Amino acid sequence: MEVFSIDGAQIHALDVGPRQAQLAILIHGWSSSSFAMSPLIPLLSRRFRCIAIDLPGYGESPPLRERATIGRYAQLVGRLITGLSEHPAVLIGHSMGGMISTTLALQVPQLVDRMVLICPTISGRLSFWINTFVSPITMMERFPFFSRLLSLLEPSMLSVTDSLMKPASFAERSAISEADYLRLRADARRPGQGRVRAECFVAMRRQDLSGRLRELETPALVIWGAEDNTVPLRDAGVVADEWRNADLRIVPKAGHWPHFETPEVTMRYIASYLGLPSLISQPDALVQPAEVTTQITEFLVNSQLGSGLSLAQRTRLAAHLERRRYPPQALVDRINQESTDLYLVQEGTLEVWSPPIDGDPTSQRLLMTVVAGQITGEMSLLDGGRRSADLRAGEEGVTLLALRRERLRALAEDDPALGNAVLWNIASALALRLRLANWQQQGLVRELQALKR
Ligand SMILES: Nc1ncnc2c1ncn2[C@@H]1O[C@@H]2COP(=O)(O)O[C@H]2[C@H]1O
Repeated sequence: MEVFSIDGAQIHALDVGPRQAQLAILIHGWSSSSFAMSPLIPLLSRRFRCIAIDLPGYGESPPLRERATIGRYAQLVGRLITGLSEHPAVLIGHSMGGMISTTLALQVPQLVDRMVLICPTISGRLSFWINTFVSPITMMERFPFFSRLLSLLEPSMLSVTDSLMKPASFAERSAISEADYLRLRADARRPGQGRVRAECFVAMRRQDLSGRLRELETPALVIWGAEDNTVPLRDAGVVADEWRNADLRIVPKAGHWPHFETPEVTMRYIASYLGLPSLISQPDALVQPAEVTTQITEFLVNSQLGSGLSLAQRTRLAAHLERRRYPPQALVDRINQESTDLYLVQEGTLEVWSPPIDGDPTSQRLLMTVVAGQITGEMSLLDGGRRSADLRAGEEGVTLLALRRERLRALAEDDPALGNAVLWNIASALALRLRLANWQQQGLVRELQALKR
């Protein structure tokens, strides 16, 4: 483990992934440790330098001298980011870690590029279950005498704590492994955490974020277990209601730990949101630098492909577009070629040339010059067939953003609203092209009639 010294606090953290890559800070929740974020690291470290921290007072990190508050934790995360990078980071927060992430995005938005929040505490009011059974014990733990007494009683009470905590934490048909469950339980009951647990319990309530999410510009993917009995879905309602740029996902058969209980679907959502390969074994997966994705996100606003999409949707789509550059007059795709990518012109022009008649290349006609913001290649993307025309770079060359057919299909499956919006945009472009073709045909008919006369 690495140790980062920030403002007198010693933060122990796992540090995994390419050193020069964009930072992803992984922040665990209440009564937990960096272990809680470990299932996400193999996937995220493909593209990010992942720093999974132990918050002060948890895991290996010593407690703060002063009282723990959500604002103080957020400040430390902010200092960690500025100390390591000049660029904004991606924050991945679970439970209370989600509240810390959101607080930082409110305090210093320029430090936070995007967020993935898993069952985040928003209002700070936990479930009836937690308030009834866990809160009184937590409050007593503030006092060293009770804390010691509870640790002495704990081993003989494991079956009681299990029967209280399991329904609060996990779905009835949860698929969490026994080993992971035992590790999470050990973290939750780690000795010496009494004071920080009690402080954080109060801190979460004080940090009530409901009513404040409207101010947030930062896009986020918010994943919630449908059976979360720790942070109730009431808080998911606040996210849906107030946070324009949040993409909310409710995962069935998961409670408060979707990344352990339903890892496949959880990873898939995260991968598609952050533009990562959903299957780690996929060798041809696209992993492009974050700055490129940000640039493309902006470009999409005024394009046929991205028109009308929200910032969150554009961010998500941008991560799937591959940038390709062609010199002047270069052949991009030949007629009848097996290629099913859709092209969005980012810079320069792309020419569409009609098929040659009887193999005579001089009979080819320029059908259309596709300019920046316009798409082409949608026919093969939609029907899976071969190219219907030659595609050639214009006089100044062309920069294309390519969207692969399989990627659009996977994206539409993962995010039907986005898939729907993108397909509408493609269909509109196709309709416009057909209108233009009809108009051109009318002109030709008129010319023919004039010639006949
Ligand atoms: N008559 C046309 N006018 C404008 N664009 C066309 C015309 N015919 C084909 N195209 C475009 O050229 C592309 C070549 O690849 P696709 O067949 O995938 O999709 C095709 C359309 O996007």
